[in-house]
Amino acid sequence: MDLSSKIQNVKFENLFLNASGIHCQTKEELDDLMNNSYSGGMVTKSATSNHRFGNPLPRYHSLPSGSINSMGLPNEGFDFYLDYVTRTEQKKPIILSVAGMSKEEDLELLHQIQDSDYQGLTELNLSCPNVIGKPQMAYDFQGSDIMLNEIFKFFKKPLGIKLPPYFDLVHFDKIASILNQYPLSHVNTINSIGNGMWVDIESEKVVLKPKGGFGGIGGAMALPTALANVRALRQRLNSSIDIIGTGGVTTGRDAFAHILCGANMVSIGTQVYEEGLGAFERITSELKEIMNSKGYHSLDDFRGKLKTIE
Ligand SMILES: C=Cc1c(C(=O)O)[nH]c(=O)[nH]c1=O
Repeated sequence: MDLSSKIQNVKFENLFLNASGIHCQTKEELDDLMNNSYSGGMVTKSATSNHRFGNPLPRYHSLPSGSINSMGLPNEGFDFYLDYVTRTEQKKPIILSVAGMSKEEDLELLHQIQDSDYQGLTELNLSCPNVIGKPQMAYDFQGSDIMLNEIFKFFKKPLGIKLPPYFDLVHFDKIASILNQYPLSHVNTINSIGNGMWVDIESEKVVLKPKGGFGGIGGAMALPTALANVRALRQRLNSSIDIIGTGGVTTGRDAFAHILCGANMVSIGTQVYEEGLGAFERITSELKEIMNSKGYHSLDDFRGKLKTIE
């Protein structure tokens, strides 16, 4: 049974990654991921230039079938993550995630990566929904196009983009037509579903302190939106652009569905946070069982082969 996959020419022993933000902020967390034998790769917490505490607590809340978060981009600062990805013995590929607080900061961070010794995959997060006053750039189609144009004038290393969910077929068309103009290594879709709300009935109160309780929705309830975004972008993006499917994966069946929709790799967020890194082993064995029962030996046997009803 072969669960290996690739992003461009970077080979992963298996298709699973942590979702950026989950178990990947500190050295201890990153080392845990590096030493976990059931995830094929790992993604760092999105880095800003400087260390950030993030939003006030409570800023994460478990929901009956998912999670809501308004972390506010807490991270150790870019230099820490660049040092980690360039100096740590790489038992598995790492994706360095960056999310500047402004377009200028995004460009500055990418210049630093371009000028560094780092030769791995980079992911620009254009979809953080929780930094107060910072819009999700990927909802600004013209702004994203202008920014990508500026980036690819100087950035020559593999670069992917973390996207928010889109909810309109015309928006899938628009973002894909923009992304297809650039030599992207991959897109990672979806980020959490921005600015959801959860209400505690007993206290008649929201459950998060930041932003009056608005936060990104993840976990099982995000699966239908995640699958739709993977499928729609796979149908529209150049085949040269790989896809990391993120959102709603709690079982091997969910991972199987992401691959059917066209994902090359699958990242897991809420479920890893709630269950621990053991979720990677459980979901891997569940996926193997499904593939075995269907006579599939590799992900290529069924990737992107979702059937429609004729
Ligand atoms: C990078 C910030 C993000 C955060 C955050 O740090 O609040 N939460 C998310 O669900 N997605 C993000 O992209």
